[in-house]
Amino acid sequence: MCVGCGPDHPTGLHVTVTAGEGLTVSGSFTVTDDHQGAPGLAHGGILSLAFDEVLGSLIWLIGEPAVTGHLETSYRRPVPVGTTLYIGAAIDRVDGRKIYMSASGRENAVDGPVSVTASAVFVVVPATHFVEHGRAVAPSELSEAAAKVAEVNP
Ligand SMILES: CCCCCCCCCC(=O)SCCNC(=O)CCNC(=O)[C@H](O)C(C)(C)COP(=O)(O)OP(=O)(O)OC[C@H]1O[C@@H](n2cnc3c(N)ncnc32)[C@H](O)[C@@H]1OP(=O)(O)O
Repeated sequence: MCVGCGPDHPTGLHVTVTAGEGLTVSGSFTVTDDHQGAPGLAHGGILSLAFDEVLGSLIWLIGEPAVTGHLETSYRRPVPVGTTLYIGAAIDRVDGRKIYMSASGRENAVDGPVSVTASAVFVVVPATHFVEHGRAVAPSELSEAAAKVAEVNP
């Protein structure tokens, strides 16, 4: 039920992500009427969510839980409803518990015009972070997350 990537979420973004070379991922997200802000255009906060999701996927490559500490988004072109954004993201450097990342989103093709760019700092946390701070979760939710790590790092 993740609002970013959950396939069963009724109005979520349904972001899909694929691991790339080195510490990179590529993702895509199609803007629907559920994601509209101004008439006919994607809501900027929704676009930030898409970037948070794709950037957050980078943590599966290093196998340590981390959460978004800082996320900065630059909106360079309006994104019409119906657009598919192709988002490329990379880990730029790691400094202690801080993971510095960047990403850019292109309109309707991997080499399309750049619509949005983002940079982020994720902070590594202990696995207990989610149990201590979240609502009580079913064991199946945790095992699904663990299975995702195994899928990326078999
Ligand atoms: C099962 C896994 C699933 C993963 C799914 C990913 C989903 C997508 C990503 C998200 O949306 S996560 C949800 C949104 N983010 C949050 O809810 C985070 C809320 N904030 C916190 O929990 C804490 O503030 C945080 C863990 C980020 C930091 O608290 P700590 O007390 O652990 O950090 P500490 O103060 O010890 O600082 C450690 C280092 O991180 C740095 N830091 C802390 N907060 C920061 C921040 N906000 N921005 C940048 N850097 C930060 C801090 O300066 C320091 O750097 P140095 O080591 O160089 O001194």
